[in-house]
Amino acid sequence: MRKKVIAGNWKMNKLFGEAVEFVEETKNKVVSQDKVESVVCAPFPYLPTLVEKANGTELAVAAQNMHFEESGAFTGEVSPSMLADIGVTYVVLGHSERREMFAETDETVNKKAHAAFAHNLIPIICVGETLDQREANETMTIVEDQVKAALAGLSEEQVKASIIAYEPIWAIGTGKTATSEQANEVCTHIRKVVADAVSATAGDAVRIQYGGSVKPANVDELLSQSDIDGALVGGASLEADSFLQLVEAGAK
Ligand SMILES: O=C(CO)COP(=O)(O)O
Repeated sequence: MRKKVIAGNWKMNKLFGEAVEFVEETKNKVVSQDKVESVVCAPFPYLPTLVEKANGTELAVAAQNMHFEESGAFTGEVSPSMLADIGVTYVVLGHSERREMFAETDETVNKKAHAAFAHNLIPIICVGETLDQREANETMTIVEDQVKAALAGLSEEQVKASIIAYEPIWAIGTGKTATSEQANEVCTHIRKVVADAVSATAGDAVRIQYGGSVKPANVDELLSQSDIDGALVGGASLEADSFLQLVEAGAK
């Protein structure tokens, strides 16, 4: 059985005190990592403090992005070695907001995935279609291309350790959740793409999250689907209570 992963993506929200308060409030309440992985994806300036606060607990801390290079003249960027050095363990890659607003491409996402594994960071690789693409019946090919490009050149072991987040762009922050059937249909397709491109074992092992207006009221239904192994949650992850409810759902 694949272990579920509940990740709260705070995006560009919370001031420092609020971030610390959230971690203090949740770190001893999240369910054991044997049952579900609980992750908060926080803004860069808070990461060292949050990692320190969460140290020795069941809560993991992730970055929301990184550069693929080790170091150098990349003003404003953060490297994978910097994240690993301060104890970050997961990193979100290729979120649609970064693809749309910050020129992230399939190629950079792939470079970042390789860089993540070089530093023992677990990548949460985001894929998903726009509303226009869905209406044009292009969802499966768009997502397939994104998945294949992101995973290109990774070893079977690395693919097995990867997390893919299927986030239909039209469902992000809109209150419009994909139905659990719509979400599962795409997650099943992603698993098949991984199985065909890498191996049946990798397809079976890779964890696939759904993201897009997930909240305590709809999470059970989504997580009950055969190929959905967790959730990447924006808005509903900002409050400690709501995040804890999502984690509880992941442990059921
Ligand atoms: O983009 C998301 C998580 O990465 C989803 O955001 P919402 O849960 O706010 O729709």
